[in-house]
Amino acid sequence: MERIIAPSLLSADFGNLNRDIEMINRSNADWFHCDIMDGQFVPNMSFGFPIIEQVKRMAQKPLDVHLMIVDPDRYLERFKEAGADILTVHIEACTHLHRTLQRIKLLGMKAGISLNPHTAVSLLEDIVAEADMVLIMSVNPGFGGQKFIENSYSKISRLREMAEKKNQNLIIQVDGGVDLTNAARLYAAGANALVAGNAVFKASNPEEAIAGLKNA
Ligand SMILES: O=C(CO)[C@H](O)[C@H](O)COP(=O)(O)O
Repeated sequence: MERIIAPSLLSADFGNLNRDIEMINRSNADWFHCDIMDGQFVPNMSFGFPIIEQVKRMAQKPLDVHLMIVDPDRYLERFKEAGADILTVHIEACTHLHRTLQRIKLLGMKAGISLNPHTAVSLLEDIVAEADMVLIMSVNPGFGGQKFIENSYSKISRLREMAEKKNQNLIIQVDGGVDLTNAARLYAAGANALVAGNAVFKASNPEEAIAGLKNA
């Protein structure tokens, strides 16, 4: 499957955002990963629509928007207007996940489901066919720069097995503590999309770091 690298703007330098966006445009990254946090679903707040709109104006690649917010149904249209191309909601935040995915797709975006580290992959059995992507959180969401949770490898393998039967085009994305030390093993487990914040933006050469993750 095609490998997708999505640098997480949470670790970008917001004082030099245009510079960091241009770096991603030049690099062989595939998507811009935008983390939206509301201070309720996760114990942190990040950024909102004005930043997404600014990224959209400059970005030459799709915007992959990860909603870490309660009741995401309230904002699906608004994220589409702001420029999201892929919209991911948390299984733990949705009462009617099937309906939410349908609405995201009707709005013309790819629909993703994210799982917190404690959430079992088996809960996806009856919904995985409706998703374009599943995002396995390999840290507890809320902050960049955390340590990768080892149990994530087995979750990815189990999900890839499920996808072989139910949704062969499923993109399996991993987010949290992803770097050059674990990227190859993540691909081997069945992931094909990696999100990386610190491993890209804190690297001495971010473009090289992106290439390294892609070819790990
Ligand atoms: O969703 C996130 C945090 O909730 C971030 O995308 C993720 O943590 C990326 O940061 P790093 O690669 O530094 O761990």
